Amino acid sequence: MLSMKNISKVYQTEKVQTHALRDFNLEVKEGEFIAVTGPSGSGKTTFLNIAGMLEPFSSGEFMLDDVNVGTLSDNERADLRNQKIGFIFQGFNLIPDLNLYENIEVPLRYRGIKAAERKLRIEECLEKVGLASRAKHLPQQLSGGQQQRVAIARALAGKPRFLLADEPTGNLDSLMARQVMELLENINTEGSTIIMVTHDQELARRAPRNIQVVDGQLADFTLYQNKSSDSVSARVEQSIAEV
Ligand SMILES: Nc1ncnc2c1ncn2[C@@H]1O[C@H](COP(=O)(O)OP(=O)(O)OP(=O)(O)O)[C@@H](O)[C@H]1O
Repeated sequence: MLSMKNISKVYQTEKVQTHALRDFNLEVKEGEFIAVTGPSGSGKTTFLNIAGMLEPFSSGEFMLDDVNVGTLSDNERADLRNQKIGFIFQGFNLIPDLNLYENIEVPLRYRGIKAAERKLRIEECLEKVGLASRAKHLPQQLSGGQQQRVAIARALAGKPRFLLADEPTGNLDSLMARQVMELLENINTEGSTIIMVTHDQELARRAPRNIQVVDGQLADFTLYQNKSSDSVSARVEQSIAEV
């Protein structure tokens, strides 16, 4: 359902050419929960941004549910992104002057969803992330973990097939990080496909599948990981230590 074949991404600045991804290949199946790890600067965010159609790729083939993304116009790509993708960022990206309800409502308005449907979705999503009683609060009145849960509710309200998360727990202490991870696991169990970039090895190990990006490519030892498989975890750790 998400397939990348030989995807490359070159950033060209005045003097420097950076190959952020080179011949990157990945197949993601419906309902997977994938943790993406790898050294700083290895191309994880670039991969996620291309998967979410936030930025173009330089060459290769990217198929999303039988749509060849490389052939789409800017508007078609934006439509597909709105239909299928939800984003969660490390910095939450909430609008400080809007309350939680309004924060979740903004992208729904943008998508032309009618008021009654918006209300239903917002209430349902706030309930799901355990913040139904806080709808009128401003983001600054919440803890970091709660703000991230609002950001997750905002992403969920769009009913995305794919939830893409870039360091969703990067600004959180370990307890809040675990709570956010549990929420993502529940959302995955309900059917959303999740791809999460993280530096947190403990959280990565909880995901059913781990992949590692090294020098813009999937590392050879990228594995299908079973939660109970300690030997696989040990190999991943060893590989990371060697990078
Ligand atoms: N807009 C840009 N212009 C030029 N180079 C860029 C740009 N964005 C990323 N890069 C370069 O592409 C490479 C991959 O960056 P990317 O942000 O994808 O890495 P990352 O694995 O997410 O890193 P980190 O873990 O530190 O966030 C890096 O060398 C980076 O400097």
